[in-house]
Amino acid sequence: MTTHDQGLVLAGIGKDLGGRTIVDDLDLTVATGELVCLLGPSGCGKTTTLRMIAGFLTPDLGTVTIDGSDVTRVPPEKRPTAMVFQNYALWPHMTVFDNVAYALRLRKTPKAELTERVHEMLELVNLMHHVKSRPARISGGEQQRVALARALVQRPAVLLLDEPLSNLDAKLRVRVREDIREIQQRLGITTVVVTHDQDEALSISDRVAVMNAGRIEQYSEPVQLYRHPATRFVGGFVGAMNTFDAELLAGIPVDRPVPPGDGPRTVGVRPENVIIVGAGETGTSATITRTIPRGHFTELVLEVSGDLSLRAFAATTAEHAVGDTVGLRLSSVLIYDETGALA
Ligand SMILES: Nc1ncnc2c1ncn2[C@@H]1O[C@H](COP(=O)(O)OP(=O)(O)OP(=O)(O)O)[C@@H](O)[C@H]1O
Repeated sequence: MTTHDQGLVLAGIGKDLGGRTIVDDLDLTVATGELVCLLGPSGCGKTTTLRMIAGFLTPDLGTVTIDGSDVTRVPPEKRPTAMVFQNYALWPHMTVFDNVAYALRLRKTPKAELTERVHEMLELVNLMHHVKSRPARISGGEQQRVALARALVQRPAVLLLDEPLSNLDAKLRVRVREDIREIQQRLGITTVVVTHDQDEALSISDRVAVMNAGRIEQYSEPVQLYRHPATRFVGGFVGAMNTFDAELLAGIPVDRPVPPGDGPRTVGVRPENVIIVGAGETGTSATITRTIPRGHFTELVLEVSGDLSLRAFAATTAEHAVGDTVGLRLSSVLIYDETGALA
């Protein structure tokens, strides 16, 4: 990758707050036009990182570079960034038009240009019919789109979104995230989204940076992240994962042997990779202790031994019942060493 297609570069940034290290020597490169999600549990430092990109916080260590310029000490209003906040932060007394026009007015944009740019953005987010409405009169999803238009009208080099969908109900969330992705791709705008929702991160990102305790544990494309989680933490955080002590594998057929080495090993296997076969077909049998209908599939809890119970996903047509005995084998198993890294 050459320097000029690196839209945003965080190099060794660190931040202490309240006497604790919140972001710890973090590196991240987001290519121009790429959408990257910062994904991680509550308190891992996602928002703090986003605020350092926006300039609301200054890193104690490291640099923030946008399109080749070091902006580490540039105040937010002078950075080529625009932020969409979790609560949208719209001005309730202003119309949709005036909310979107606000930053352009501050910059004394000529009236004709201002009107054209605001209308262009409201058309992009499909809200021209609400140009004169006040925020209280429009739905949460529409308010979100106003906030997006207000950020995009500034033509930022980097668009920042902090948990943009968390105030929407589940159905709307899926629709709005697809809208955001569509608009982002159409404009080709470099974008960083903070989320704790793995489903959201996997479905809209070019790459996902999984954060844990102020650091990035893995930075990968969604499919890679799901199939090859580099650490036990990532495997457990992104998607469902059975994890258990490797000693308990004894006798269960797997597609990959446990690599020899010192120290205890942990096995990770996704529920869809717990393959159910007829009783007695493999050396191992298990008893179904629960069946949980999940719509297009059924989740099964299988008791393999007193110390090992596994979750599996089975087709709804397979008609498993509690108390049934089945055979099983495991595929695509992941083996982690005692540090939590892939062995
Ligand atoms: N100004 C501050 N002073 C002291 N501690 C702070 C300050 N701001 C944030 N923190 C702490 O830093 C940690 C990380 O906060 P941050 O908001 O970056 O996390 P997050 O990953 O975005 O989590 P969430 O999803 O809960 O917002 C939290 O434990 C938080 O309490």
